[in-house]
Amino acid sequence: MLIRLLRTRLTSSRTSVITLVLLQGAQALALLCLPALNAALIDDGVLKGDTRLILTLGGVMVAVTLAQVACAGAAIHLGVRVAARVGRDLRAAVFTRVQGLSGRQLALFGTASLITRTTGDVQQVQQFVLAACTVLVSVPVMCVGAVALALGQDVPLSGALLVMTPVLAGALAVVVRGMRPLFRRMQRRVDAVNTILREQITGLRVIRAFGKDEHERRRFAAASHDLADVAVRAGRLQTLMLPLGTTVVNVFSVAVVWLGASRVGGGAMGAGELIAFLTYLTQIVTAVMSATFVLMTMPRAEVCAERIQEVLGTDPELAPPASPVRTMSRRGQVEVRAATFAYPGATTLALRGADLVARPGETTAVVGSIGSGKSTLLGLVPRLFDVTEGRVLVGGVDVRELDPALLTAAIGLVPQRPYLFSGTVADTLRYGRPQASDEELWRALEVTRSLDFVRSLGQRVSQGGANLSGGQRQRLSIARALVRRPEIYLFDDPFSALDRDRADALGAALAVETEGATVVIVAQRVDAVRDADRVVVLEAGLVVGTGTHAELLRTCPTYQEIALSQETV
Ligand SMILES: Nc1ncnc2c1ncn2[C@@H]1O[C@H](COP(=O)(O)OP(=O)(O)OP(=O)(O)O)[C@@H](O)[C@H]1O
Repeated sequence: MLIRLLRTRLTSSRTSVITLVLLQGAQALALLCLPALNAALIDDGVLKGDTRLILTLGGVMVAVTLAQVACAGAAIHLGVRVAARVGRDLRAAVFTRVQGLSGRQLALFGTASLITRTTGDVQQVQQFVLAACTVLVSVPVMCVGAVALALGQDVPLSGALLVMTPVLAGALAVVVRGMRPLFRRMQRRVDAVNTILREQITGLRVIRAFGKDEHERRRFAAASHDLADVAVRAGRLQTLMLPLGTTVVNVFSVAVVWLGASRVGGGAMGAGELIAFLTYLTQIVTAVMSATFVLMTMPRAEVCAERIQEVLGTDPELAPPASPVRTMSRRGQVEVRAATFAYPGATTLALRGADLVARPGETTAVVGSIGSGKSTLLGLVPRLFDVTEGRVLVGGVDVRELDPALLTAAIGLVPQRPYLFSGTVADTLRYGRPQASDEELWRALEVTRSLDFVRSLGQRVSQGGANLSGGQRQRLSIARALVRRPEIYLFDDPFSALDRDRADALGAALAVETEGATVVIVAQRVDAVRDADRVVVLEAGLVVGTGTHAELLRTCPTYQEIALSQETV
């Protein structure tokens, strides 16, 4: 999975990767030249007293070393760039895919896990790429080259190297294999810690209010302990690698020196050749140990690559239209036709064949008891999710076929739980229309009666609107939709945090401001929808009445019941 992921991501850096391979190969070859030169310098220069040869070979060795250092330096520099680019591209790809996923798909992964996958997991893959770029090419060249050159020095003694290399590689491979499941568990536990942390920071007020500090501390400590536990087990295996490698190497070094010394004594090989031979052995060991460090990052990177690929391989449920329609025959009109919708995993339908028509210049209200499907009905219009059966049309076009950009541009949504992004008040208001003028912003603030608190706010909104009261958040969220000046306004219970008088005043001001546009508003109070052109009454996902306030009071028992319960009759 890791290799597959990297193959697709590395294609854009092909030239850099090829240059890197060449640089790595060159620096490995340069390193391999040195022992042979050193052997000739000792056997033919030092032992025979040939000063000229010593100076010449010494000079060549210095030049080769400089070339090797230059190649290694350039390779590292390039490796850092390639790894950073892979990290950047992966993050962008995951982010883009996450943005296209439906609410259900996001819930399946979990917010905390998606954040870990976009940051921590990508970081692990990036680290592996960096390590691989700086080591992996030179290691095979070094091993094969050193064994080949050692064979040239002394064939019988090379047998030791031929046996040692696979023994060393095999022993390390066994350890690496054992680490994989541990790292998989480790990433899952990182997710668990992040989930708890996120929940606790978001729900801090509730935790304090319910005196659950100790309970939450224990919950976090347990998750953290689980993570530490698996990290220790993975760490134990990791630490095994170094002593394992050194033991194998030391055993073979002793064997080589013992055998080599008797061959030098018997005149079968020169002292310089034995020294060269030992250098080859050291080079092989250094190469294998460097590879080991890369291999240590590999199991974790592999698990992370799998998790990243899981996100990238998830096809968005809300598929974009194959051939998007770019013209609307009935601008501003919203039609919901026999819409049925079930939340995945839910045992009951949230909507059962619901109908609604909303036209420009009219206000269509949606009322119903708690959980009757009002927000779900509204969510179908901007395609927060698609109907299970039936159709939703905006401007006379099925929303599944309409160009998503046109659909978004037509709609101004005020969600039931408004979310505001951090930034200045002006940034917040311009979120849906960056080119809005200052006058338009002031006007929206005036209409929503937000001027007073905005002045005392010091112009800044914290993440999620945390420095605002519920009512202030609602007002800014309405102002944000007004600044957008859409054809269709979708208000989901926009006054729930306001008292009756303020809600009525704001409702009247909004009616003026949204004149000519299509307005669909979910409301709790029946007297707030008195003036609506049409009221749609929902009960358990079913439309049980459509008409004006007066008509429904006469004909719709559910509406009568709601009205009675609010004592407005
Ligand atoms: N994400 C979800 N997953 C599963 N079921 C859901 C989800 N969201 C809502 N539901 C269920 O769908 C039904 C309709 O919910 P919806 O939010 O549309 O009701 P509502 O009329 O807007 O309620 P309220 O008046 O409380 O805002 C409810 O029974 C609710 O439990």
